[in-house]
Amino acid sequence: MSKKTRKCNCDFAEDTCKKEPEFEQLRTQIHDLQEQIQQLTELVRTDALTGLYNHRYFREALHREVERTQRTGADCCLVLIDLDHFKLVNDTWGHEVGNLALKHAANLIRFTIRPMDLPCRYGGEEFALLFPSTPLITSKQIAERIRDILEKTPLECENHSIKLTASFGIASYSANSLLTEDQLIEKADQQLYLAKNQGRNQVCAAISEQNHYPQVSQEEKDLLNNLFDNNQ
Ligand SMILES: Nc1nc2c(ncn2[C@@H]2O[C@H](COP(=O)(O)OP(=O)(O)OP(=O)(O)O)[C@@H](O)[C@H]2O)c(=O)[nH]1
Repeated sequence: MSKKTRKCNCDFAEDTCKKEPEFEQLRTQIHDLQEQIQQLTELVRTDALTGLYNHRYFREALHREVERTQRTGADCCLVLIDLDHFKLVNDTWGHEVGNLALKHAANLIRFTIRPMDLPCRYGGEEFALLFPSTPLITSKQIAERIRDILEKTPLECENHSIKLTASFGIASYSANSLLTEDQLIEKADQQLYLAKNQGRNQVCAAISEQNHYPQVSQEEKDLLNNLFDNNQ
């Protein structure tokens, strides 16, 4: 190895350099630490039961997607999913089977969406999906596909077929939206509530605000939001 590319600056060849074993050990330690950091990062953002992103990561990802929409102008969508009558599954089959049902639903969701989408466990028997750069109409189609697959793919457990359905609420966010992140969640939640009230096992979506407001700057939005808060 030439002096230019060798790892140690001493005058010995690499095979006779006394420091080389120390460097090798250090390199191994650094590699192990990098792997541990990677594993911990995965653990911190993952829901232990379902393997989906957890609620904490969902909030981070939502913030990122809202900022990306502001920057690129491409709409993103938030889908909230709540399994129907899930208490009945727990009460009938027990909590462990309830957990299997949650994993089953999470897997079906994960394998139905696109790699760019972000599937999260929002909490309990509720999931949140973030669809980056996706208009409302496409989000509705994907949600409808998940709803259909869930309904048609019961959990096979202990010689029983346990049918699962879910209700969906969707809200879209566009660059000229006045919504805060919390208001976007609330909007999707209202649609979810509507889907439950209308009989469950269905997808409801909020009409996009896109054409309801003129283009406004971030400062104008903050001002309007402050005025709105002060008038509450
Ligand atoms: N097995 C299991 N059950 C959970 C978990 N988290 C929440 N649940 C259960 O999910 C059920 C939610 O029940 P409810 O909020 O009454 O709603 P629901 O029965 O799904 O009815 P609707 O949402 O109105 O269709 C409760 O029985 C919770 O105990 C979990 O991690 N594992």
